[in-house]
Amino acid sequence: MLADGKVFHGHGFGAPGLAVGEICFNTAMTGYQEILTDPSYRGQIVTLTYPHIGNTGCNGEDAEGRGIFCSALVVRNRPRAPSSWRSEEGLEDYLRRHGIPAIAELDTRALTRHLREGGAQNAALMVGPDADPEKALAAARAFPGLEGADLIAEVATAQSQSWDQASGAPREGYRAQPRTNLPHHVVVYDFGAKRNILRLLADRGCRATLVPPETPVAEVLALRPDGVLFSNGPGDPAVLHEARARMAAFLEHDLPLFGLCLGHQILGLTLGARSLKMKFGHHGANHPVQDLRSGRVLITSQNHGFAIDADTLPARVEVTHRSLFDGSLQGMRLRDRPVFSFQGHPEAGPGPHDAACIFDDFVASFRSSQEKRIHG
Ligand SMILES: NC(=O)CC[C@H](N)C(=O)O
Repeated sequence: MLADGKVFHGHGFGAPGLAVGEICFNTAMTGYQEILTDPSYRGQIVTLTYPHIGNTGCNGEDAEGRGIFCSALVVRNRPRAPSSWRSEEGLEDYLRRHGIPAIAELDTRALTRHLREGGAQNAALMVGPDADPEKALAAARAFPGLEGADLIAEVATAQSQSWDQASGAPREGYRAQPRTNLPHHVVVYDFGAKRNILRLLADRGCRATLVPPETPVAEVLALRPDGVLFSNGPGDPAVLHEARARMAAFLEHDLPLFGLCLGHQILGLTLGARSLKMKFGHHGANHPVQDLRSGRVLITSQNHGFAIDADTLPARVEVTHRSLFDGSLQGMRLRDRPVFSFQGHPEAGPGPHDAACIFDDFVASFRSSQEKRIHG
C-alpha cells in the first residue's frame, strides 16, 4: 500500500506482519543478499525489478552487515528452489529468520513506473491473515519518511572493532587465511559500513579499525591512522550535525580522508554545499559514472536517495565524477589536500568492480601525504 492510496496485492512470504518505509526500486540483476544486508537501506522497502530473485539462495559469506536492514522486500517471482553450491538457506527462510516480510507475484514493472513517475514515497506492506488495506494505508501515512531521519545509531557499531584480516567473508579463495602484518592502518567511521569496504581495504594492505559515529577526533588521531574513511549509511545526511563537526575538525589535519556515499554527502555538507532529496534516487548495479579527468566511464553500483548539489560546492573542490544518467555529482576532491569522496559504491559486492580503483587512490594518498610530512 503506497501512501498515495495505490495498492498492490500479491503472495506474502518471509515473516508475517506489517512493515513500513520509503519504497524504492533497485534494478540490479544480481546481489539481492548484499542489497538486503546493506545498512544504508534502513527505513526502506526495496522493490527488485529483476524478476528472478532468490535463485542462488543465501549464505553467511555474502552479507554486507550483521542482518537484513531494509524493512521489506518486493519481488516478481516467488523464490522457491535455490540452486547453488554456495547456498546455505533459501531466501524465504532467510527473510523469515530475520523477521522481514516480503511480497511476490505482483506487477513490479507497474510499481516501478509509478515510483519513477511520481517519485519515491512512503509505503506499508502487510503479510498474513490480518492484512488490511485501511490499516496499511494508515501505517504508510504515519511513517515519518527519510527526510530528516537520523538512522545511523540503529545500524552502526557501538564499540570499536578491528578488522585486520579478510576472514569476515573473503570473496576470493573462500575461507582465506587471516592476513597479518598489513602495512597500513585506516580508521573507518561506521555509519553502517558495508563489509566489502573492509575487505577491499584488507586486499590493499590496510588493517581497519571500525569506530562508532560519535568517536571524538582526538581518539581517532591517537590511533595514528594513515587515513580515515567515512562510510556509507542510512537516512538523511543533512541532520548529521555532529558528524559534520567532526569532519570539519579532520579537515584541519593533513590526513588522507575518504568519504563513501553517506560519507561523501557529509563531506559535501561540511565544505558548505547543500544536500537534496532525489526524485527516486539511484539504486542499481549498472549506473554509468564518468571520471571527468580521464573521460573514462565506470559502471557502478549505487544506492542513494539524497545527493550533494554540485552547484553549491566551494571553489576549493574539484568535481571528479558525474552520473551519466542525470548529471548528478558522483565524486569530488579537494584541490589542495588528499581528501576525496565518491557517491556510488566502489566496494560493490558482487560488483561491478570498475570503481574499485578509487580504493587504490586512497591508499596511494597515504604515501604522498607521508612524503609531504617528511619533506615538509
Ligand atoms: N548508501 C548510502 O550511504 C546512502 C546515503 C544516504 N542515506 C542516501 O540515501 O543518499
